[in-house]
Amino acid sequence: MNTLIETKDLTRILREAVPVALVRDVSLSIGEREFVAVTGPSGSGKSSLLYLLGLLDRPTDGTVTIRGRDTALMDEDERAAMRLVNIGFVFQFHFLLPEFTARENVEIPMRKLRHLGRNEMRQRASDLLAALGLADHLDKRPDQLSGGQRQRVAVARALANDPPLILADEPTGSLDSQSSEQVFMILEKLVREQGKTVIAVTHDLEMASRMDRRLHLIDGRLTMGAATGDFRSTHEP
Ligand SMILES: Nc1ncnc2c1ncn2[C@@H]1O[C@H](COP(=O)(O)OP(=O)(O)OP(=O)(O)O)[C@@H](O)[C@H]1O
Repeated sequence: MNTLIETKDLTRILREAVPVALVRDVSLSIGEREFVAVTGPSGSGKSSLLYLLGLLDRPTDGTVTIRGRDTALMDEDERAAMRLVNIGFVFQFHFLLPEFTARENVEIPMRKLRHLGRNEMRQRASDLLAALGLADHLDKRPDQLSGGQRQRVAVARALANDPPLILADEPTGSLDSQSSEQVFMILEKLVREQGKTVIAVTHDLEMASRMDRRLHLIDGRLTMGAATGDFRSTHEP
């Protein structure tokens, strides 16, 4: 399996009066086509780790390497370009822009990349939304959609530039069980059918057990799951 993202001794310390270690010495390697859960108690550093993997935050120490490129040496513009091409984000709360329609929200990352013409962007956004069952909702604004529909728009937006990696922070955390299952199945299909890698923070252990692999954090440290195959979530006590 080809490695997509890896970290070495990744550490993030907040320099407060009393320093707070959000993430400590995390070394891991995640391949293409992996469906990975990040679990751990509240405050264990799950979101902090995801932000570091997504280049939304810089480590105090250690490295994040994406597709063989060490991101520590990059300036902010290079990191932003790396994100735009390689990573799609889905958060617990959708963060869609309220004044834009579903289709326009999905077009925004494409506009930033500037590799498609106007009509192509429209078409691609429509196709992505249609594939997620939202063909009848293209021109609706977020407040005209249900929570599950909004989260599916957020998934379409994450896929806008066809990145190999999707990072999701409790993507089903604010949804009812039916919408939650629907969004989970969408993420699973992205891995199985489109070859994406999905790394998702979840509190839901039943959901985590259905994923390929589980990274478990306690106090910012990885307690299992550092390498592919070294821990399968079904073996968790
Ligand atoms: N900017 C900050 N200032 C101070 N403390 C912070 C900051 N960001 C995070 N923390 C603390 O760092 C720890 C790790 O936070 P993080 O959000 O990564 O945990 P988490 O596992 O995702 O938690 P949850 O499951 O509750 O979302 C927590 O104790 C949190 O309170």
